[in-house]
Amino acid sequence: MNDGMQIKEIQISSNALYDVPDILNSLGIKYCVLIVCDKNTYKAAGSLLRDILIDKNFDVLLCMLNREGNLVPDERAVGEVLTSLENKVEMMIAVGSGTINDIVKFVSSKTKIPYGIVATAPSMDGYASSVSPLIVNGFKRTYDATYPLFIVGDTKVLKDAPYDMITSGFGDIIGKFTSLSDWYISSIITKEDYSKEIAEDTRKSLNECIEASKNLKSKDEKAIKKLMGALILSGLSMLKFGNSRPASGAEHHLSHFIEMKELSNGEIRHSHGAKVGIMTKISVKLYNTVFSLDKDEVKKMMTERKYETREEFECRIRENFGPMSDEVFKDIDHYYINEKLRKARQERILKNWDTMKNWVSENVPSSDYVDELLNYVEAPSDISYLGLQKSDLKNILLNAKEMRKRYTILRLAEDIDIDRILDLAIKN
Ligand SMILES: NC(=O)C1=CN([C@@H]2O[C@H](COP(=O)(O)OP(=O)(O)OC[C@H]3O[C@@H](n4cnc5c(N)ncnc54)[C@H](OP(=O)(O)O)[C@@H]3O)[C@@H](O)[C@H]2O)C=CC1
Ligand SMILES: O=C(CO)COP(=O)(O)O
Repeated sequence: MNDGMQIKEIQISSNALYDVPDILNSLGIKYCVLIVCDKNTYKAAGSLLRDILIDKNFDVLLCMLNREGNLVPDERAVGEVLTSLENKVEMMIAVGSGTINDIVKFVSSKTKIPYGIVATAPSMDGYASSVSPLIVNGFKRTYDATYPLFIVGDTKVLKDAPYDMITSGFGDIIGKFTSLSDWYISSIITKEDYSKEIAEDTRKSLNECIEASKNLKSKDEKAIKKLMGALILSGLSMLKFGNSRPASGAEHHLSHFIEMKELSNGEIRHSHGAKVGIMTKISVKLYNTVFSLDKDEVKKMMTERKYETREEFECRIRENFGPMSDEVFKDIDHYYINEKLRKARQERILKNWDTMKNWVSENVPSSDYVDELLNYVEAPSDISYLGLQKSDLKNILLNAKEMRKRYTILRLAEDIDIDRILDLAIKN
C-alpha cells in the first residue's frame, strides 16, 4: 500500500489546459515533452496543448496513434510510443482517456520516463491508478504500471466529450457496488487483505458519482467536475491499495471477457464503462439471488453441486477462450482447485453466512435501483445494447471468472452450485 501522494498535481477546472506549462515547470520539466494522442484527442485537446507549450518555448514531439477503427492498448501501440521517444524527452504527456492513458502509463513504468495525463473524457477511473489493462496476444490482462505525476482535466474539454463517454464514466463507478462487495466477501472467504479506509474512499466516489448524475444530461460543467472527481478518487484508491482490487470485481471480469470476444470476432468494441454498468446490474442480481438463500439451503446446494472434472474444465476453457486458452492454462492451478481446498472454502462460507448476508443486505442494492440509475443518465442498461441475448448470459457468467484470479460473487456461486445459481438469477 502507499499513500497515493506521488501524484504532484491534480487540476480539474475550466481552462486547466493553460496551467500545464506551470505544472511542468514546478516538476522541473523545462525543455522537451512528448505528447501522445490520437486524431480525436488531438482535436479535443492535443492541438491546443501543443500550441500552449510551444508558446512557452517547450520543444514538443508528437506521437499520433492513428487507426482505421478503435485504438487498442496492445503491443503495437506500446511499440509506437517507445519508438517515438528520443533521449531529450523529459516527460510524456498522454492526451486522451483510458486507452491512451494505459498505453503511456505502461511505457512510463518500463522506461522510467515520467508521464502526466491531460484527460479528454470523464469515461473511466484509471487516471490516477497504477495499473494498466492491456490486450496482449488478444488477452486482456492488467499489468502493474505507474501513476502520472499530474492529472489535468479541463472541464471545457471534458464536457464536450461524446455523451456516451460521460455515461461510460458513470457506468464504471456504478460498478463499485459489486467490486466493493466482492472485495469484502473475499476478505472473509479467502482472507484477502482488505482496507476499510480504502473501501470507504471508493464508496465515497460511488456516492459522489450518484450525486453528480442529477445534472449530467445537461453536461453541466460542475456535474462533470464532480464525476471526474469521483473517477479520480476511485483511481486513487487503486493507487493506495497497489492494485485494482477496490474498483474491479465480477462486473469488470464480465466486461473484460465480452471485450475480448468483441475484439477476437472483429465486432464493435463497446465502451468499457457501458459494459461495466450493464454487467453491474447482472452481478447485483447474482448477489440478490445468492444471498436470498438461507444457510441450510446453501449447505444442501453445496452437497448436490455437480463436480467439474479437470478434463471438463479444460474442454470448457478451450471452447470459450479459443486461441487465448493458454493464457488461462498458465494459471490453471489457481482456477481449477482441488476438492479439499473447495471444502475448506465452503466451510468458511457456511461459518460466515449470516455475517455476509447482513452485510450484503445493507450494501448491495436491488438490480432495479441500478437500472434506474443507469436509465436516469441515459446510460445503456440492457445486454441487448451489447448485442447479447438472455441465452448468451450463462456461458458468459460461467467463463468470465477465469479472466482473473480474484475471488468474486462468480466464484462464491461456483463454491455453492454455479449451475443452479445462474439458472435462478437469469430466470429472475
Ligand atoms: N488503468 C486503469 O486503472 C483503468 C483502465 N481502464 C481501461 O480504459 C479503457 C477504456 O477507456 P475509455 O476512456 O472508456 O475509452 P477509450 O480511451 O478507448 O476512448 C475511446 C475513444 O474516444 C475518443 N475520445 C476520447 N476523448 C474524446 C473527446 N474529448 N472527444 C472525442 N473523442 C474522444 C478517442 O478517440 P478515437 O476514437 O480516435 O480512438 C478514444 O480512443 C479500457 O481499455 C479499460 O480497460 C478502465 C478503467 C481503469
Ligand atoms: O477497469 C478497472 C477499474 O475500473 C481496472 O480494473 P482491471 O484490473 O480489472 O482492469
